[in-house]
Amino acid sequence: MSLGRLSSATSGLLVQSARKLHFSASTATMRSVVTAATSAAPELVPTPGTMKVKLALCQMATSADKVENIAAAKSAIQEASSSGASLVVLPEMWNCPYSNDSFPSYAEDIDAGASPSAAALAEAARGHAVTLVGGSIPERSDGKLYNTCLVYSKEGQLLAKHRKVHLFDIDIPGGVTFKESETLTAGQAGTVVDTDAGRLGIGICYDIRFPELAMMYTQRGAQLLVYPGAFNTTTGPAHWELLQKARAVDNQLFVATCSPARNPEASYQAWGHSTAVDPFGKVLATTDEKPGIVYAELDYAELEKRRTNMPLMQQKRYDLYSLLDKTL
Ligand SMILES: NC(=O)CCC(=O)C(=O)O
Repeated sequence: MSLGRLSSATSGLLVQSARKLHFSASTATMRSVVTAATSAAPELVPTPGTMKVKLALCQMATSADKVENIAAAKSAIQEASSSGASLVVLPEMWNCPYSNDSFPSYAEDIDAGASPSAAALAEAARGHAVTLVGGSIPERSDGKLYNTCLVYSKEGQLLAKHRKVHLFDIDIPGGVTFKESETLTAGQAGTVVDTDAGRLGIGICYDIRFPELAMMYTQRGAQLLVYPGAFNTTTGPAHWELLQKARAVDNQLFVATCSPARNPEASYQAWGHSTAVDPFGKVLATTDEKPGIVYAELDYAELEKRRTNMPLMQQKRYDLYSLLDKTL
C-alpha cells in the first residue's frame, strides 16, 4: 500500500491500523487468521480530513503516434489546470493504441528511468502544480509487460505505481473479444495513495468489475476510487455507468473513470463517457465518446454525511462474511 505523504500523526495512526489489517499469507498462520478475521469486523482505517477538490477527467484522443499522444496529454493537463482543476486524470493506455500488437512496442521501462511518458507526466504535474493520476501506459519491467498507472504529486514526485490487477480477458461472440494476458502480466498489489487531493484508491478499467478490490480500498480509508479505463461499445453501454454507481454506493465514496475518446479508425472502439459519481450514486458529470475534459467538484464531507445517514460500515455482518486483505 502506498501511503504517500502523510503528516506524521496521521501516518502513525495509519501504519498502526494497517498492521492490524495485515494478514500473513503463509500457510502456517493462515488458518487461525482466517478464523479470527471471519468473526470480527476489520478495523477501518479512518478517512483523512474533508476538503473540496476540483477534478478533471481528460478524455484524450489517442493515435498510433506516441510523440503526438505525449503532446496531447501535456496539453490536456495544462488546460485542466488553467480551468482550476487540482486533480487531473488521464485515460487507460493513453500513449498507444489499445491493442496487444501495440503494448510491446510502446512499452517503457519506468524503473530504469527510460520512460518519456513518465517523464512528461512528472514534468506536467510539477509545471502545473496538479495531483496527477497519469492514466496508464504499457510498462516493461524484468522482461514482463504491465498495464501501469503512475500517480504524481503537484511537486512532480512519483507517489504510487499501480499495475492492473485483473487482466481484461473476455470473449463475447459478436461483441468483443480481448485477451490482455497474451501480452501483459497482472499486478500483485492494490494501491491506496495519499495525495493533496485526498486518499485515492487506484484501479485500471477491468479492475472496476471486482467489488472486493474497491472494498479493500474502502477499508483502507479511500475517499475516491479512480479508474482510468477503456470500456468498449459492447460492454460500455451495458455496464460502464452501472459499475461506477455500484462501487460508489456499495462503498459510500466517490468514483471517477477516465476513458480515451473513441477513434473510429482504431481496432478497439473505446466507449468514452468519462464520468464522476458521488457517494449516493449520483452522476456528477459525464460526457459522450468525443475528446474533451469532464470537470466535477468533489466534496469529501459527503462521505461522512452519507455514512452517517446510512451506516452500512457499522451494519455489516462480519459474523457471516468478511473480506480478507492479503496485500498489505
Ligand atoms: N480495458 C479494459 O479493461 C476493458 C474492460 C471492459 O471493457 C469491460 O467490459 O470490463
